[in-house]
Amino acid sequence: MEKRQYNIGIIVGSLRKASYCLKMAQFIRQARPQNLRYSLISIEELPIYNEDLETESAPVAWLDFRNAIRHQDGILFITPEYNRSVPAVLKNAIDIGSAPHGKNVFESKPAAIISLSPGKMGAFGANHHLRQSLVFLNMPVMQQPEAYIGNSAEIFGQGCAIQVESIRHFITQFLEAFSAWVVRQKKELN
Ligand SMILES: Cc1cc2nc3c(=O)[nH]c(=O)nc-3n(C[C@H](O)[C@H](O)[C@H](O)COP(=O)(O)O)c2cc1C
Repeated sequence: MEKRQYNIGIIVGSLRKASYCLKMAQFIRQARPQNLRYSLISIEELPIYNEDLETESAPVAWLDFRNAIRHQDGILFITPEYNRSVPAVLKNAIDIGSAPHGKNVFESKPAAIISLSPGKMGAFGANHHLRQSLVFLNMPVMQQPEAYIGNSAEIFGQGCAIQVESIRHFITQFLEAFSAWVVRQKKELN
């Protein structure tokens, strides 16, 4: 039985108050296995990335975000799809964390992706465009199981409870696989 606890930052690719991705993040925060401690990392206040601002007085929100990522053992991305790709707010957060050159705070952190859509395709396009960026960030991303959650408007009941049993079961299995993935990656790094 793995005793060590790992800190996992959740980055949600939506700023909407009633976001289904945010509901999924809230569900996961209270889920098992408990060897992963999940916390939400806000991307709401991040000014749009501009290399000209990459000076000693870079925006405080960028520095805070980079620090928050540095303190995580792994990252769970939960994202919707905008025009078959990654929402701009999420791409902006990735760009900020990856810069300046040589100081990528995402480097080597184990990651996983859950994508959600009210449509049937489960934001497959966003999920895979995000994977493309994570290759460049050198993040080991869990490959299986893949999580493309469709019909997101119908799966949540009160608050963040997942009322569809098959999805609740799937997410539980996904989180167990992610826990094993994080433990394995951290052992390889040490
Ligand atoms: C600009 C824009 C583009 C969108 N493009 C897509 C899309 O390509 N595929 C899709 O499944 N849903 C698309 N949607 C619908 C979103 O998936 C839907 O609004 C979703 O609920 C947003 O995620 P959230 O609930 O976490 O905020 C789009 C929505 C917006 C506002």
